[in-house]
Amino acid sequence: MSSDTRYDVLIIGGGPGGTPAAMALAQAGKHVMLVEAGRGLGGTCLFEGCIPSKIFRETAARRRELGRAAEFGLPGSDANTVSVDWSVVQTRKHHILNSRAQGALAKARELPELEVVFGRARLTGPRTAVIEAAGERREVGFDNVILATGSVASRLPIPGADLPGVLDSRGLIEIGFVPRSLTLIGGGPIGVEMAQIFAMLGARVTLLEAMPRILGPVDDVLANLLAERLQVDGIDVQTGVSVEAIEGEECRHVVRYTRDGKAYEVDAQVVAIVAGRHPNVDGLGLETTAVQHDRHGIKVGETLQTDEPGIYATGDLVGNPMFAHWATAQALAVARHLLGAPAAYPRPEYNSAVIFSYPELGMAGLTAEAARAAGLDVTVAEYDYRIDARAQISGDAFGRLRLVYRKDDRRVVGIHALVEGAADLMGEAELIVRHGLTLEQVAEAIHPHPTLTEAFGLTALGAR
Ligand SMILES: Cc1cc2nc3c(=O)[nH]c(=O)nc-3n(C[C@H](O)[C@H](O)[C@H](O)COP(=O)(O)OP(=O)(O)OC[C@H]3O[C@@H](n4cnc5c(N)ncnc54)[C@H](O)[C@@H]3O)c2cc1C
Ligand SMILES: NC(=O)c1ccc[n+]([C@@H]2O[C@H](COP(=O)([O-])OP(=O)(O)OC[C@H]3O[C@@H](n4cnc5c(N)ncnc54)[C@H](O)[C@@H]3O)[C@@H](O)[C@H]2O)c1
Repeated sequence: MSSDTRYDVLIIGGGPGGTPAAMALAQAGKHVMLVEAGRGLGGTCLFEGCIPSKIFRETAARRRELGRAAEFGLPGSDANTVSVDWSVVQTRKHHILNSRAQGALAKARELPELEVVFGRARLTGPRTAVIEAAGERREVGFDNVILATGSVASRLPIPGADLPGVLDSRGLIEIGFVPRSLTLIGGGPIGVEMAQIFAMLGARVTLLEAMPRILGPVDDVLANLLAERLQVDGIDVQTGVSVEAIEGEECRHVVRYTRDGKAYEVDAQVVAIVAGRHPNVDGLGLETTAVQHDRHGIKVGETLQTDEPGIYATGDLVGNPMFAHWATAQALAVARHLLGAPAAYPRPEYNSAVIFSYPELGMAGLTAEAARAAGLDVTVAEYDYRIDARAQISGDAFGRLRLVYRKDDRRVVGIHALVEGAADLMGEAELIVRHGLTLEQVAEAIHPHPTLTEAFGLTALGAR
């Protein structure tokens, strides 16, 4: 194989789990090929996940704020009179997505050792792959490969799930109008975020969740508080349901479900199934290698190497947790490992994440439940944002902060915050948990007034 078809590292997938590894490796002088099958670098996160959903949320939250203007001494607006020009929202989304994708590509192209190919890659053995790009077929060889092909929305095995008008999250991101009514099947992060976005935009929304509560692995107190908030905001949240069938046509769908043996139905203009995602292994050619996988993801060891030496996997393809920052942390760790440098692999016990609900729900480290399951003797210190100066000023005095700490040495092992603005608290929260700070150390830190971060100090100070 000639040097122009031989690479130190092949990376399949240009999302958060692939591109950062390609950049880091090429920057360090490795000869790298990055193959991306979609319309640009950025993956699900950029084109149909994190970024577009938060662009929608921005419009929804601003509409909500306009409706509350009178509370702030600015009479004359009412959310119901603020119409939504959805084409402007979609155009704004396209501009942001395109500019981010172009920015990423321009940065990649500055690296002479990095070749970016827009096409589809398939392994043909442990050290070879074919790339189909622009009608051409290329065979390449490599020393190592990073698989980062992400995840795809899971369908449900129920009648009607494949009806043409039944959407998944990608369909919601591409939707050309604000539906009058929307039924979401699945009360995970996607279901909750989309429910609130479309409710704030004026839709009548029903959220159907199979489990006894929404947002399964999240702090239970905060998840329940958020569920109450959803109900107060007019979203019909139904938990513990079994969805039996979807019927209907383009603009009217009926979802039939049961709970406790009783049958119910709900109708809506649009139905979306947002009931989880599974690893995207189809067509990757894994059968030509020793790589093992199941429905949860590709099997990897501590260094994210698969059962086939030289083949690594990162991001959603490896399974839960599925977050963009987690995928990137894994990508950078594998890159460092391949460069022979010490690698910090992300660890669940101090992962941070934010659900962009309203208010935002941020988490870092372990819930009390998870800490106890891991054998830690923990307790929780709480703070109610109703008494918080910053939250009162911004008109969002609702929510709770929960610090989970060990009883023996008072080290904080988890921080969970439900408050509008929580997203921007989670960097500090992650540092506190990662470095095992004690309540006393958190209390000592001087937090500026009036800000939402003060709650960290006040809660730590007040803990028994
Ligand atoms: C609606 C929604 C909202 C979300 N919001 C957030 C959020 O706010 N914060 C957050 O942290 N996470 C969020 N996520 C999750 C986040 O998008 C994923 O965790 C993240 O994108 C995973 O990165 P990845 O690189 O593993 O996979 P992806 O981003 O899925 O990238 C995989 C890439 O591989 C490419 N590919 C697939 N097969 C091939 C092939 N054979 N050859 C070449 N290329 C291929 C795909 O085109 C894709 O671009 C959200 C997800 C969704 C669906
Ligand atoms: N802000 C963020 O970071 C963010 C936002 C969106 C998505 N994501 C990530 O994307 C991934 C996918 O999100 P998701 O919300 O689709 O998945 P999820 O797996 O987190 O949640 C799916 C929910 O659907 C429910 N469900 C499953 N089958 C059902 C059925 N038949 N009927 C009713 N409910 C059913 C599950 O019990 C669960 O609560 C997650 O791993 C998440 O971490 C992250």
